Amino acid sequence: MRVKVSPSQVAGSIAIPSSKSLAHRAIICASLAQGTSTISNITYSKDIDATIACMEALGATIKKQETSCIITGTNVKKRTMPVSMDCNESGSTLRFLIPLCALSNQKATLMGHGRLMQRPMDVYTQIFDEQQLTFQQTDHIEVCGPLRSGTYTIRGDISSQFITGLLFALPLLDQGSQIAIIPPFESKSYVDLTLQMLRSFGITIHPIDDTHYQIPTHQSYLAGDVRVEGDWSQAAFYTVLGAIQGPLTLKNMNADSLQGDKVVIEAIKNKTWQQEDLIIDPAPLTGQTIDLADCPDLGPILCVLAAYSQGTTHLIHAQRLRMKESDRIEAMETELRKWGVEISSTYDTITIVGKDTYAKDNVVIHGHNDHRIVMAMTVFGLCARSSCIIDDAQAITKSYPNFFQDIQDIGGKVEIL
Ligand SMILES: O=C(O)C1=C[C@@H](OP(=O)(O)O)[C@@H](O)[C@H](O)C1
Ligand SMILES: C=C(OP(=O)(O)O)C(=O)O
Repeated sequence: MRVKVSPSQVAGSIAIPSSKSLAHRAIICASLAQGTSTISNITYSKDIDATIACMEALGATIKKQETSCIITGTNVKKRTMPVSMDCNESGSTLRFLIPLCALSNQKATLMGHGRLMQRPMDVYTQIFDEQQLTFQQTDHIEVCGPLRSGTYTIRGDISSQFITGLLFALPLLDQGSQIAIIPPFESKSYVDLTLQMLRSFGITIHPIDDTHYQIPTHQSYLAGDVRVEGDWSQAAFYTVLGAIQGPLTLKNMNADSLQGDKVVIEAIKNKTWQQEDLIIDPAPLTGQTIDLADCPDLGPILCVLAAYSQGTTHLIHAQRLRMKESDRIEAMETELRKWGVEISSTYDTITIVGKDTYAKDNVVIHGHNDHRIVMAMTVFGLCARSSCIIDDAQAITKSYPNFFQDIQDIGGKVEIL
């Protein structure tokens, strides 16, 4: 898909899609519960569809409705047949489900597409190695359990998704376990989301301190009804767009959310809450230092904020951006330079010297098969003084299939070519 993005004055309100991270977790917990749960306010996307399909492959019954799912769970420990499932390009799906697949001694084959199989797996390869369990990775992954309880010591700076994956599976074992995180513990807020969702389904985890979790034994997931709150990672695109040239109203947001990406509102000046609506007004933007350790998915759109801010912005602790759907540091450097943005990077940092306006003829942006790069570069293009083309734009379907429609609805000039 190619789109033409033209300078636009946006205004109005947007119903922000619901949280992808929380929806993955709710679907997985409900699929592990005895009985039937309803998960409402789901925004479907390729990633969420992958998790649904995988949980069905593991034995859950899932009825998809327009914005909700009715889920009857299954006992994954009692799986007696090999299973094969496709995680598409979703890192969350793959890393969350490997430990659950390994609760049984039957083989599970997990397939992936795009860059998924190149993203780090070391934490799991090491655990399976130590427990002398099968973990074979080629263009797909094969695992075989049964995973055992114990103390899991895990590096905290590769991906929090390994910790979440273990937290789903370990409560189902016959003996208690502990997880010890080797600092720095990055993306910790995502683990907090996991604990919050586990609690909603009757599972108890005891955080001992900031880097240790104790997991009681013999637990069962209890069916429940959960409504998924708005997605702060997606709201970030509109927060930045509104701050550069709003006003915009972001509807259905939880001001008390545990989502780490909520910090995006700290990076801009003019914001007001009216109950669950957040109103963003434009205000002069200045360079700042922002730590991405706990909010890596904000990286691309914060590069856009920095490009339109006077002075220098430093994004620090950014290395994990290199291990996503694309190398997001390299991708943003390449694409922003096409517009003439002054940007440089080290392995772990990004530095941008911003200015008010950008105009250039014949800019063709490449989306790097990465939804967050496409969405960030769309916001950049809407705020520029000349049009651009974005190719590979279908990548948005990974998390937000309605993105261009929603942008058009607030006056954004986006033409599908
Ligand atoms: O647990 C989650 O829902 C996620 C954790 C983060 O990954 P890392 O922990 O690998 O940084 C984030 O980037 C990803 O989009 C979603
Ligand atoms: C990195 C992302 O997701 P995942 O890790 O689940 O593929 C993302 O949504 O930006």
